[in-house]
Amino acid sequence: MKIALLGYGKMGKAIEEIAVNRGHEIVLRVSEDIESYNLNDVEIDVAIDFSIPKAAFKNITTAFKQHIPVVSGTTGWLDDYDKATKICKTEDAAFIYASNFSIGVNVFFELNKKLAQMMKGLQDYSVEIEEIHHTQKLDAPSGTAISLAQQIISENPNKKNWQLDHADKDEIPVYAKRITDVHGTHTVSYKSTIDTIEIMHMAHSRQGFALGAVIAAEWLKDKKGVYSMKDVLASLFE
Ligand SMILES: NC(=O)C1=CN([C@@H]2O[C@H](COP(=O)(O)OP(=O)(O)OC[C@H]3O[C@@H](n4cnc5c(N)ncnc54)[C@H](OP(=O)(O)O)[C@@H]3O)[C@@H](O)[C@H]2O)C=CC1
Ligand SMILES: O=C(O)C1=N[C@H](C(=O)O)C[C@H](O)C1
Repeated sequence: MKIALLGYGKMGKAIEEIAVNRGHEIVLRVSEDIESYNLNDVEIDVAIDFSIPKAAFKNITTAFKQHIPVVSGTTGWLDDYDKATKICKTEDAAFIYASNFSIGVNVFFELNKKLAQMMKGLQDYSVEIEEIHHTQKLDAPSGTAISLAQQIISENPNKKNWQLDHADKDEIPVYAKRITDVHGTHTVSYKSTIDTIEIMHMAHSRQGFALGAVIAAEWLKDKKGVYSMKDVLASLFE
């Protein structure tokens, strides 16, 4: 598979290593405004975008306009997600966005939904989310923490929204900490005066995110339409 990397920072380099080990070829590395590159000059089977929040929408939709399937893991740009999916459909392209491509986190997401279903009637417990990441991270809270909060809100009619650092009774507080060299730790806690129930996922490296993104790209290559990581991992969750 011929891969264009839209974003060649920490994740772009981790994806390159795994993709090459799986027999793929990196044909383009984009590290600045995508308009400085001519996507027509190279044959591209799939583009993988791990860039920065303010560049993601342009990167993704520029690839759609060349009918190139796109896997995107960039966080902090989701206000434009619906616009991006519309362009994907109009251009007959293919798209997968995930706030977290790690298979472990996608298992953790399923656990989070199940726990939220079980806890929604237990009024003595309050729920909160904590995420910890390295100090270079541009966005807060993390995309993964937002996904966890949205999953709880979908299951629990008493929770309407999430808030960074504080919350009203019908909201979920999300606490974001920045510590050197932490790859990504997410904890969902339910606390009462009697006890605490916690689920936690800790990434030991960027390898899990990168492997998940390459698996998603292999899955998406010959498809059209908008998908999620749950579609890619469907057989795992049957
Ligand atoms: N979904 C998931 O599983 C995961 C998502 N992420 C997300 O992926 C994104 C990237 O993370 P990470 O690699 O750690 O960050 P980095 O900062 O290491 O990499 C981002 C790269 O994008 C480059 N860049 C700047 N402008 C553009 C542009 N217009 N087009 C393309 N690239 C550009 C930056 O260059 P320069 O430094 O010169 O500005 C930098 O090299 C973040 O949003 C992060 O939250 C991270 C891990 C997992
Ligand atoms: O910036 C990172 O590093 C990560 N970002 C993603 C997020 O915002 O959830 C995924 C992972 O936690 C690493």
